[in-house]
Amino acid sequence: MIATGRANGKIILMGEHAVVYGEPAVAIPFPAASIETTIKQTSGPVMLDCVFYNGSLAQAPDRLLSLSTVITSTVTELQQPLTNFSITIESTIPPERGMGSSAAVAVATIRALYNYFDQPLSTAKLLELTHISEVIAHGNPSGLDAAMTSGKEPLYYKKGQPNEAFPLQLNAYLVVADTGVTGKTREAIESISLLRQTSPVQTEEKIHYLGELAKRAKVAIETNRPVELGQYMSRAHESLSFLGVSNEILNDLVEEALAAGALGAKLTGGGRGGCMIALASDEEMANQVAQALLEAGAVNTWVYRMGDESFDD
Ligand SMILES: C[C@@](O)(CCO)CC(=O)[O-]
Repeated sequence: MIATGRANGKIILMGEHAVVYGEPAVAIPFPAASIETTIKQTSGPVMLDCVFYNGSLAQAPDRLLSLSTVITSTVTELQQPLTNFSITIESTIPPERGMGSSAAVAVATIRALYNYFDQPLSTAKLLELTHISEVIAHGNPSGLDAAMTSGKEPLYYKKGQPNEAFPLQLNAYLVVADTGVTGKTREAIESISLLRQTSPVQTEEKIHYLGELAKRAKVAIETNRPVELGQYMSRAHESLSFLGVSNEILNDLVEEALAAGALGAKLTGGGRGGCMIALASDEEMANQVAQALLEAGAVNTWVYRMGDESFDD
């Protein structure tokens, strides 16, 4: 017996971190990068094969705690024995780069387990089980990554509220660049939480401002105003830097993108490494920006026409 489950990556256009505190965020699925989990019938203990580890689930290293916990929780939920199958995870989402790899691995694996045991899986149950893994990975997840990696539509997302899908009616291109440095989402979230205690007024102001920018970004997208969206993105990067979740390489790449003609640029996701994004008015500018980012040290870039179903490598 064999079964599979899939999930895609995600890109946060606006609102990361502020979304944890109830502000809105705008995010899109990232189909160029995805995860597939395969479950096969075997005999004996559950075996796990992924990029970081190949061995028995029981002896998986600490860095895989969120994954191993979600596997045991899902099998418990399904009231099945934790034995006699193997789990293989294949991913094209660069891990720990702000593209939602931790949520995507959980989503793909939960789906695969439900398929393997031939049980229906509701969206609510999928998100509930993914949340268990995200709490271990991030400490205080907003649920945005789980919603994006399990869905196919761009979302205007607010924690605890029904998802609001909206079409990307924007005539522009997005360039995504990987710094090659692993992001530190948990640390970044903890540092904002500390800042809320030490400088509550300024921190709350920035968080609220990031939410305001996300609201304006949604309107700019709906009314096809890429220049405005670019400005909001750059302002969001400044606020995220103020909150301490950027770093030198992200700031350098943002500057390079702007110097190469981008309409705006910012970090995306948890920050302190990972990826940045830049907005370009047309394909030529997008390729120019991508080239400049590679020359400035990005290890990979993707160019995406807003509203397209697929990304080009
Ligand atoms: C930093 C954050 O806003 C996005 C991480 O991809 C955390 C979260 O929303 O759970």
